[in-house]
Amino acid sequence: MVSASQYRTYNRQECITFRKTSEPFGGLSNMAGGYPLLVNGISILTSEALYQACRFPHLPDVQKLIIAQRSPMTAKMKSKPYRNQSRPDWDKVRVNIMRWCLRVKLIQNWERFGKLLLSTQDKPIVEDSPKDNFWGAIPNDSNQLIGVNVLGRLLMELRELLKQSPDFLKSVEPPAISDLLLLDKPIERLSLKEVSIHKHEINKSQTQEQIGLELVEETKLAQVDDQNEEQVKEDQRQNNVIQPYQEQKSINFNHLPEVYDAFYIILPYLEQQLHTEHTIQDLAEIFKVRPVQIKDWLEQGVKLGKIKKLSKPVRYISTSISKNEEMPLLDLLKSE
Ligand SMILES: Nc1nc(O)c(N)c(N[C@@H]2O[C@H](COP(=O)(O)O)[C@@H](O)[C@H]2O)n1
Repeated sequence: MVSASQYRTYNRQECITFRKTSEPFGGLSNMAGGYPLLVNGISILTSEALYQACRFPHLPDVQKLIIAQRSPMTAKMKSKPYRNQSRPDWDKVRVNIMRWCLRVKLIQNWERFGKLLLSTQDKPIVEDSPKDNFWGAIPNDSNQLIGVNVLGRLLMELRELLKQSPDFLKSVEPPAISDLLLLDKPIERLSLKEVSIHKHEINKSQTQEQIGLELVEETKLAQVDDQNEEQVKEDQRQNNVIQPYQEQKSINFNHLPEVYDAFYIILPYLEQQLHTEHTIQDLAEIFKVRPVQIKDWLEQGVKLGKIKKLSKPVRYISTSISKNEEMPLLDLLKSE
């Protein structure tokens, strides 16, 4: 249940919005083609398919079915009949899984997705949705959009990390969530270097064959119940062409301001690491930032009572963290 305080009202003219993937910022949508992913050596066409597959770590055949779809909308539709078999903690972990999917999309499409994200400058990003006010926001008659806009907020979070700590994003750990499996195997860490090697070495169709996937026919438009026909056609047009594995060349917030200080974004990751004691040097290596930057963040964490400083030698530990806790995006951002 999302509390009322999590809803935001955005003035359309001040925002970057996207609904159709063909729009200028349509690449921000999980439905956008042209941002292929490779996780555990498995080719996945869109972040939507990856996200939907994560519902079913215990049902590898359903995961196969989802990731075999060329159209992201069809991938989503294929997951629908099995939704009541989603992992039991799905509602608790889905935001964190989406955060991870977006990081995977960025690390594997560094130039193209990174450019698109940065081109949104410091404007609010909002998924304009006809009826989903959790991931997006729904337009009203006053040229506003109202919703929790979790996807937009995760994208803004990612944009701030990209601006302020790009090195941190050059490797992606799987989120600290139990049983995060893809086709029965634990999800692996990704790094920018490995990604570019994979992209040169792996031929998409071979990968699909290796894991026994059949490309399943597109679902008929009539089966698609939650998106308009025009958008589905656009998705299908875009995704009928299998994208090659090459890099494609291709805050002045609204009246309810949000805080996107990199510290608040990093804090949950820091707390997660500080489940066990770490020194500044350890953390600098883990986060791939300078020790002074880590020291600064730790001091802020100590002031907030989130982190405890230990002495002789100096090291730090989180004051409280549950390892499997969902990253508190929604709490973190409610300092307005
Ligand atoms: N293009 C599009 N059409 C819809 O009808 C949608 N609901 C969305 N939202 C995207 O769907 C994903 C969330 O799926 P679940 O409802 O959690 O299964 C997420 O990628 C939203 O951005 N998009």
